[in-house]
Amino acid sequence: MGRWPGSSLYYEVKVLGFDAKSQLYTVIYKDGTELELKEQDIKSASGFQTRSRSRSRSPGRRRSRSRSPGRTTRRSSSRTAAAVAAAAITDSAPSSRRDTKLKDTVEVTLSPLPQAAENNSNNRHEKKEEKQKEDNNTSNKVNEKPEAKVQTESEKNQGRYNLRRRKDDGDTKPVEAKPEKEAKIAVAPAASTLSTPLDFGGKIGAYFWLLFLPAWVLFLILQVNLVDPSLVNFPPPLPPLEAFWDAQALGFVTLWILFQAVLYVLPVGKVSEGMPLRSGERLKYRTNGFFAIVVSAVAVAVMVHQDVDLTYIHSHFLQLATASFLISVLLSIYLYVRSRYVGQEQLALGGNSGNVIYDFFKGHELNPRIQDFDLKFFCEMRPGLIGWVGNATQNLCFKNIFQQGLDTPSNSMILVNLFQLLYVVDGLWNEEAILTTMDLMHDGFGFMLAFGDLVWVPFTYTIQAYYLVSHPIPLSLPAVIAIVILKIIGFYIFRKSNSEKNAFRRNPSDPKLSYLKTIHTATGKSLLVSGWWGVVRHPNYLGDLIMALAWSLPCGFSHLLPWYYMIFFIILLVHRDSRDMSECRRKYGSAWEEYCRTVRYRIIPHVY
Ligand SMILES: NC(=O)c1ccc[n+]([C@@H]2O[C@H](COP(=O)([O-])OP(=O)(O)OC[C@H]3O[C@@H](n4cnc5c(N)ncnc54)[C@H](OP(=O)(O)O)[C@@H]3O)[C@@H](O)[C@H]2O)c1
Ligand SMILES: CC(C)=CCC[C@@H](C)[C@H]1CC[C@H]2C3=C(CC[C@]12C)[C@@]1(C)CC[C@H](O)C(C)(C)[C@@H]1CC3
Repeated sequence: MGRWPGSSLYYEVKVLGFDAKSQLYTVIYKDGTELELKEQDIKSASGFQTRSRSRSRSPGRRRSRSRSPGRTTRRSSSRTAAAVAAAAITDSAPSSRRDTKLKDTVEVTLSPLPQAAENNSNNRHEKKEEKQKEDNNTSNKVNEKPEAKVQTESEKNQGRYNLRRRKDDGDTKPVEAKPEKEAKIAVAPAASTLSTPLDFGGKIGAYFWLLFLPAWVLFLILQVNLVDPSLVNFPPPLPPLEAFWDAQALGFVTLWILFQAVLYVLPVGKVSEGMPLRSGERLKYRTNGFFAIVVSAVAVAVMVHQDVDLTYIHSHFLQLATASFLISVLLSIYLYVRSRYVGQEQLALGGNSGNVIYDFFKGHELNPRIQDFDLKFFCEMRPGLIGWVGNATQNLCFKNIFQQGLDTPSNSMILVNLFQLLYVVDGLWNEEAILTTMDLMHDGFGFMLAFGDLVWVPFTYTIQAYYLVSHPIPLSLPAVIAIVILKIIGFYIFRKSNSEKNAFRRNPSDPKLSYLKTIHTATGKSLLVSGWWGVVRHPNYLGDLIMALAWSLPCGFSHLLPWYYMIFFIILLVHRDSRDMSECRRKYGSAWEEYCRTVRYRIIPHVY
C-alpha cells in the first residue's frame, strides 16, 4: 500500500524499483500513476480493510449521507482520495506511454483503516495541526477517513474519473461543462476534513496583518500629502485623533455602498453561473458590473453638472478611508459570526484553523450570501473597484487641474487615470471571469478581503494619481508612447490569459480551444499546458505586473512612494502564486507535478 502524496490515504501499489541513492521506491498505482515514495510511505497490505461495493454504490444512500455534515465530510473526502488515487496524466500527444496507461482505467476499491472521527469541533483545531504535519511531512498514520470509496463502472462512465483524452471529448460532447461539475462533486473535500497549511504566517501572522495593513494605509495617506514623501519618514506626523472622524464621510461611504448594492440587485444584465461547489451546486451571480460603472459615471457627471464639489474626496481622503475601514471591520465581524452557524459544506478550505483571530482575518465562509446577494462577489467587484476610479481617481484629475492651475490634467495624470480606468472597466466588462479566480473559488470571505476590497483598493491603488496632484511629472511624447505600448502589451497578456483560462474552465470542450494541449487530472478537470498557460504558470500575473509598471512609470523616479503599488504587487502575486501552487499540488497531485515539469517558470519566462 502506498501513501498518496499530500494525503493520508493509502492505495494498492506495485513496487517497480528502488533507488539506493535517493532512497526512493518507484511504485505504480492501479490506475497507472507512477510515483516515487519514501520507505515510510509504503506499508504492507495486511491491516487495510476492503468494503463491499454495494454499500456505497447506492445513489439513495449517497444522497442521504450528504445531508449529514459528518457523513458528507467522509463521503466527499473518501471520494476525493479515491479520485486522486485514480489520477492519470495525459496530453494531446497521440502515442505517449501515458496514453496507453489511461486505457487501463482501474478501480480503487480499497478501504483504508478507519481512525478517530474528525468532526469533533472541540478538538478540531488540534487535529488539524496534527493532520497538517502529517500532510506536509511523512507521518505513518494510515488514514483518518473511515469510509471506503467504491467506484463503479457506471461512475467511471459518467466521467467522474475523467481519464479520457481531451480530443476525444471535444468532438463528441455538447458544449456544456457538465464533466467539470461532476468532477467537482467527486473531488472537492469537505472543509473540515482536509487541512491546508495556514497562510500569511499562521496565527501570529494574522495578528500582525490585522495591525499592519490598516497602519500601512494610514502611513501612505499621510505620506502622500507631504511635500517630500519618503518611505523612510517613519513615523509620519500623526494628525489629532478627531481628524480621522467625519460623520459626513461615513454617510457618503455608506450611501456609495448602498447605491452600488441597488445597482447590483437590479434585474439588468446577465446572470452567470459560478464554478461547481463541493455540493455540486452552482451559484448564480448577476454580472452587471459594466452597467454599474456606466450608471455611476453618469451619476458623477450629473453631480459635476450640478456643481457638486468633488474635490471633497481629495480633501477628506483620510476621513473617507477611516469610514471605509470601520465598515470593513463591522462587515468582517458579521462575516465571522455568521460563519460559525453555517454548515461545513459552506466553509472554505483554510480559514478554519479554530483560532478566532486567524479565521477572522482569513475568512471562513466561502460564499456568504444574504438571499441571492453575494457579499464577496459584490465587495470585490463593486464599491471599492468602482470607487477606485469613479471617486478617487477621477476627482484627483480635477484637483490636479485646480491645484496646478492647468487647463487640462498633466500627461502623466492622464496616463495613470486612463490606465487604471481601463483596468477597472475591463474587470467589470469581463466580470464573469472573476468566478474562476482564486478568491471566488477558494478563499473565504473575511477581514483580509473585506478590508482589501473596501479600503486597500480604493485608497491605496489611487496613490499614484494622488501623488501626481502635488508632484507633477512632465512626460515627453516618446516617453508617453513607450509607456502606452508597455501598457498595451501587459493588458493583452493579462486579458488573453485570463479569458483563455475562464473559457476553458467554463467549457473544456469548447471547439475554439481544441488546439490547446492539456493534462488530465484525477479530479476530472484538466490543466492547460499550451497557449498562455504553457508559457508560464501564471501568465495573467505577468500581464498584470507589466501593467502595474506602466502606471508607475509616469510618476518618475524622484520618490519611492508612487512605486508602492509595484512593490506591493510583486509581493502579493509571488505569494499568491505560491499559495496557488500548494493548493493545486494538493488538488491535482501528480498531474500538477507533471504540469510544473512541463511549464517550468512561474511568472516570468526564463527568470522566475
Ligand atoms: N490588482 C490586484 O490587486 C490583483 C490582486 C490579485 C490578483 N489580481 C489579478 O486577478 C486575476 C486572477 O488571479 P488569481 O490570483 O485569482 O488566480 P488565477 O490565476 O486566475 O486562478 C488560479 C486558478 O486557476 C486554475 N489554474 C491554474 N493553472 C491552470 C492551468 N494551467 N489550466 C487551467 N486552470 C489553471 C486553478 O484553479 P482550478 O484548477 O481550481 O480551476 C488555480 O487555482 C489575475 O489576473 C491577477 O493578476 C489582481
Ligand atoms: C489587503 C491585502 C493584503 C490583500 C487583499 C487583496 C485584494 C485587494 C485583492 C485580492 C484579489 C484582487 C483582485 C482584484 C482587485 C484586488 C483584489 C481584490 C480585481 C478585482 C481587480 C480587477 C481585475 O480585473 C480582476 C481580475 C477582476 C481582479 C480580481 C482579483
